[in-house]
Amino acid sequence: MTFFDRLKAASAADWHSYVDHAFVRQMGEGTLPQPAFRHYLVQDYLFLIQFARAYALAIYKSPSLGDMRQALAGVKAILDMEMDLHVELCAGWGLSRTDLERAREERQTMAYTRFVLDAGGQGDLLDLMVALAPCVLGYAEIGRRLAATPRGLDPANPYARWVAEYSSEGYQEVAAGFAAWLDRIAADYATPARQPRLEHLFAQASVLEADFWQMGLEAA
Ligand SMILES: Cc1ncc(C[n+]2csc(CCO)c2C)c(N)n1
Repeated sequence: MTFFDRLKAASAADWHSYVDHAFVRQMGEGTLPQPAFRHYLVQDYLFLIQFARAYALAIYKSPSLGDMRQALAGVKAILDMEMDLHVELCAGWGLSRTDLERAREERQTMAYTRFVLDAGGQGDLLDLMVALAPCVLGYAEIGRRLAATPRGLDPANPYARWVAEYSSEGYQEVAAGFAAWLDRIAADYATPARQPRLEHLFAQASVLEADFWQMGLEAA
């Protein structure tokens, strides 16, 4: 069992409400109302800016040069790949860079990103990685699952591009790399005394992910 599997098992209900949220299911079926997705996309762009800062904190918190390089690769993946996808998707949905830059952060966006930054600020690399894990690994799980549904990758599904991105080999490899890195850090730093706090961080981040989807749904 990987450390990630252990965290998921400990917060099964919260994890499920995140990865199997109605927003996710409706993306897979292609029935998600467009305003919900547009609202999500704009907020997710703002989310990624703060999330990149949180990931950058992992460089600072790294105990070794190898960890620093791993964290740096994650920061680059967000700034150079993930954010480009957003600008491309936004353009496809009629949202310009100006629309993105003018948007105000919603409370859910603030809550989630500041939570991760604070978990990392207070704790060590393991605390930070556990708070980042639902984001990095949850989207890989969602992408894989939606890609296996009948309409997930159907060109007629308006959200197929999103599903394709997170189910892609490239992204699945990024996620597997993160899970393996988390395993190594946990092997060195996780102790039975720390486990409840780590499980709590993971569960909270999963709840904040579910709230993020809900914010999108409520905008429609
Ligand atoms: C709310 C929210 N949660 C997770 C992701 C996914 N995500 C964020 S950064 C990143 C790259 C990590 O290497 C990935 C996959 C998102 N976009 N928005």
